[in-house]
Amino acid sequence: FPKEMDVIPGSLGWPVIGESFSFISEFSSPSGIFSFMNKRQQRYGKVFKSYVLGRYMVFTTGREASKVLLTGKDGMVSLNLFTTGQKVLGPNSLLQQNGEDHKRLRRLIAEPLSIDGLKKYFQFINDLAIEMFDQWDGQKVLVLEEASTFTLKVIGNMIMSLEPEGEEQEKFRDYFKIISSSFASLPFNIPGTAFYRGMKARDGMFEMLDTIIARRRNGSDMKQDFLGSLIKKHGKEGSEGKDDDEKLTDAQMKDNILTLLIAGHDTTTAALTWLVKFLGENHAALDQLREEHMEIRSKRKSGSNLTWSEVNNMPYTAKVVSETLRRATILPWYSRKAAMDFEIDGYRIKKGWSVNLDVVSIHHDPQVFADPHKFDPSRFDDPLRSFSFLGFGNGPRMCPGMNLAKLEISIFIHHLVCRYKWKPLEKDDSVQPTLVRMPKNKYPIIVESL
Ligand code: HEM
Repeated sequence: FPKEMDVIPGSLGWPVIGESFSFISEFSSPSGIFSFMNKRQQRYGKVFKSYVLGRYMVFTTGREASKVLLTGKDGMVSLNLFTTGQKVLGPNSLLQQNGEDHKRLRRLIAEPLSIDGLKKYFQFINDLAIEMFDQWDGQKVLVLEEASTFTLKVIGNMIMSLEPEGEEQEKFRDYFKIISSSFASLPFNIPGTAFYRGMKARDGMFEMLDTIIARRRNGSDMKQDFLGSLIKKHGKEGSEGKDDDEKLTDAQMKDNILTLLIAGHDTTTAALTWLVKFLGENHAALDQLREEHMEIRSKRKSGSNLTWSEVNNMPYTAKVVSETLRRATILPWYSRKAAMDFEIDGYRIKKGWSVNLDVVSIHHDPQVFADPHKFDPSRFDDPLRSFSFLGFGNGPRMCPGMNLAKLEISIFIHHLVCRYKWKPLEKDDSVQPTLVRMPKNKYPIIVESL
């Protein structure tokens, strides 16, 4: 134990394993990491230490701590990925950059994900949603599987114009699934392990990207997608030496495409699945939501379809999305590594320590969210104080994919509530023991036309 940690309250647990067992078992309980945090917060206060999964960690919570950790001045903290995550995403990933390098890379990557940048993908996403929901009529479906296929097709198309069906899509999906399940595995790179398979699949995915990039470069396949816009920037190389700032190497492009896939897929899939679950359990919210969408539909000329301007004007839907992210807290804690000494809630944090923000407690603070376990979108009627809601984070690392996620979710909701009612097939509130919180049973439902 680092000597300076002595003053921080908390327990180390058992030798070697520390508190890993209770951490893992409570992590996958229905209340998730909340019970692990809450017990210790009761005993030690807002800031406590632990030894979990081979790491000394400091946990903290509250609006003040989140302000310090998420927006702390440049270079104070860096993102804290597990070793496997670092290797799988690669050294050029946005998640591994800090300070100025991070800012520059983020600017290049976030631009195509702005609201304006997303407009050109609207039609594809809408058509894909309609096609998916056409298959749902009278069926039993696993919401999580459907949502996963949907979000992966969206991002594959957005990034590199992948067709939603066919050999390339399948190859892409297979590689992605293996990479994704290796992301939080143990870092043993020997044949037979999830990590080894993940690194092999990363090579495979990069070969696929190399082929697509080469096709674009020789001009045989010009497309207006994310990759296209990066290649155009990259293409500036050698043009009078200007615009150095706008250049990305192939390695940077590939690591960051993978980063967007990993950061965007499970999160959006989980959000869609929780949304269907919460709506099914809260009929008043579902009725109000359906009213908003039926009204949008009734104002439309018959035969025409959802439009870009309609999807950007769904006020109640926006609140339902926020409330879903609050209740589910898909990423239950945000992890940072201290890049220098600093103070938090009166405790000295030393350079190199892992400092973790417990977001579940922030999202269930009864002072801010009365009756916090209730699903109630009207909580978002009035603006909240900053740092009380962190569904997409805050500060320089706030989610750059948030507009895409909201767009996908709003289109999905529109078609779902206009066409169908549904019932869960199982009563089971367990969650998967993965980094991103999702219902363990993939949420099976039976669907019926309205
Ligand atoms: C509902 C879906 C989503 C949720 C709830 C979500 C949530 C978050 C949160 C909370 C963070 C900040 C984490 C931290 O501060 O440690 C984050 C970062 C990030 N998200 Fe999302 N996200 C979603 C969808 C997406 C999508 C669709 C993409 C990409 C297309 C994406 C890409 C990223 C990236 C690259 C980062 C890292 C940003 C940085 O370090 O600068 N996310 N997301």
